[in-house]
Amino acid sequence: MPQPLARFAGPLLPVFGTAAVTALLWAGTAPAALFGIALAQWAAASGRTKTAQGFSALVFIALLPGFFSYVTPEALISTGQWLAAVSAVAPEAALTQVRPPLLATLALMLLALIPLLRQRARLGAPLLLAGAGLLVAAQLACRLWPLPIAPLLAPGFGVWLAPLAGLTLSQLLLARARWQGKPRLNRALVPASALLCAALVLWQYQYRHVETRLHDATRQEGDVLAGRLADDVHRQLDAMRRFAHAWQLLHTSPSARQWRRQAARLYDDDFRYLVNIAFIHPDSRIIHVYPHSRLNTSVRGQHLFAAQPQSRPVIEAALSGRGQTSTGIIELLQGGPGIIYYLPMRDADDTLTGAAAMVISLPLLADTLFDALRPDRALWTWHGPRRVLARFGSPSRPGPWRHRYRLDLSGQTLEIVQRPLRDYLLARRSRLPAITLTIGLVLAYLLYMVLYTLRRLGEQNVAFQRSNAQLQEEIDERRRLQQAVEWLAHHDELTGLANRRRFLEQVDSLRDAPPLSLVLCDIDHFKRVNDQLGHLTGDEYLKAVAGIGQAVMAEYGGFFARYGGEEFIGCLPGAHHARACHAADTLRQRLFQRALRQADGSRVSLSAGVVTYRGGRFDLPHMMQAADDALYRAKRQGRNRTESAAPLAE
Ligand SMILES: Nc1nc2c(ncn2[C@@H]2O[C@H](COP(=O)(O)OP(=O)(O)OP(=O)(O)O)[C@@H](O)[C@H]2O)c(=O)[nH]1
Repeated sequence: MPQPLARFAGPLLPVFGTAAVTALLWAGTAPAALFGIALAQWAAASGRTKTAQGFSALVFIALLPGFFSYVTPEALISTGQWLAAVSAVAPEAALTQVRPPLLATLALMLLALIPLLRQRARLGAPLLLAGAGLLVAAQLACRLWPLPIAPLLAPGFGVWLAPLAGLTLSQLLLARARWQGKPRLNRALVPASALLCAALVLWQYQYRHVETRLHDATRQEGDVLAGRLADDVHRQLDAMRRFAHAWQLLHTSPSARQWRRQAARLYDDDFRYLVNIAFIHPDSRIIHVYPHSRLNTSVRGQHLFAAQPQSRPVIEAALSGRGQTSTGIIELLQGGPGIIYYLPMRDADDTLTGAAAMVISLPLLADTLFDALRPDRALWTWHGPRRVLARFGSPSRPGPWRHRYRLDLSGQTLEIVQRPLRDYLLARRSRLPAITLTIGLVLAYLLYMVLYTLRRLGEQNVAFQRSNAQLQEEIDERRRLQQAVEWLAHHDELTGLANRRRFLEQVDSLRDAPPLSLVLCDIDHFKRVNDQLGHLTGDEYLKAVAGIGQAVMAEYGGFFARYGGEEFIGCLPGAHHARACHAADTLRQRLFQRALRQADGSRVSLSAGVVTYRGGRFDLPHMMQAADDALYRAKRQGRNRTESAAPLAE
């Protein structure tokens, strides 16, 4: 965030915070959550991590109950309990009003988690953002390809989808810089997002299936009910036809007693929604009525032509023997809407004796219909041609579906409308899609974490191995240097021979094994070589002498060292004096034979002093002094010769 903007962010945060709470109280969870996330992003962008986490936590916690109401099994917490909890908090609100749709809830929760995790890739923040993006896309897809029926639970936001998409995008812009240049991120993100896509596809399939199946199931319930009722009425009419026909056995019109006895059988057994069964005289007078209720008795003797002039044609048709007729929906003499069926009656001589009237009360028929129903499941309305005949069920919180059924009552068609109640539908609705999607999200997150962590561990391992190898190289180099230093401490760099210190240590270690002879050598006039032929030649001559000396001493079972400058010394363990002198002479001769030249062409030679320790007290400085004296004598006596030291006391 640019600095000036960040300066303003701080003072404005409390203002926005208050606005968010107001939005929650006024407009509901969804806008408040959007607002809270916007604040969290703002705070995160201006470096106020704690504030961002605070807002995110609030949003997340506010969304949790709604989320749980989608996924908690009905057996654990029923929708009824959720509804009761909602009405306790907000009496006027329905569950669907206080929780955002499932896809929106999940997207909001993922967005809220990102600032909580401080946008860290290793904690899965990129996957959460990818998830939010996919959920936004899924909501868009649901809008583009809606269900063929009105959904019970809308899958996503309506108008709030645009701000949700905006917040997802702004989160991407905020965190992009942090996540760029991490190849391991993509390797974890791509497979995890693919898994999430698969979960969304599966959710979509289940969601459609659950909605349409529930819709069809409620429709089927109504179908069964309407069908059963129509069958029932037809059965009643058939029974009535048989009833009317039965009078043909008599030669006279039915007496009041006969009518009561026969009608009672029908009425008491089946005719739950019949107002009465009446015998109508050919002149339209009501002769007999069963049952003998006060209302029924009051209509006896009335002329139907006069009492129900609008029905006269159908009454006349029946009374003239033209067959079964019905009135349509009329106001009954006993009060209330109803339908009257008229069936012609004949005696044994086939003479028309009148008509049987079957008076169906629609409110009673509705009661029969609604008897089998529960009022908390659907709102039922029964429509006549121009009016509502009956209602049943709670009118509050109707669901989105309206099922219409046509009820054919032998020529009279009535319409029944069933409106399943939202709460009942919610209680019946399977939670499998929500659970599937949640599990998919969790699995995708876990997959991301596993892949990312494996990759990170792999990279760390490689880096670790690399630094290990570097360390090993450094150790080797130090060891080499140390060895070189140690070697230099005991050897002469130019000739590679042991130096004076090493030589004296070696000799000292042999003190207990006399005899032991030392041969001290010095190149004759070596200064001239340096002065006249140069130091490089001098060095070459020194190396040549070292090589010859080493070979000769080895031949005699001894070792050779550079004593300093152009002086060399050999040690011959176990060699008596004569052998040592012989060895010294061999060395001297070999050098002479090598024919290294001085500048004047003369051969380079050496002088040697030999001393032998035969036993007794071992005094190395004394031995060295004796050898040096002998060498000095050799120099004085003309060089290129070997001189022996006086025998050392035994
Ligand atoms: N090129 C070379 N010269 C060295 C080295 N160490 C000592 N010298 C030389 O050896 C020479 C020794 O000379 P002196 O001690 O005067 O003896 P000299 O010339 O050999 O004469 P005498 O011993 O009396 O025969 C000196 O010139 C030193 O500089 C070395 O490592 N390389």
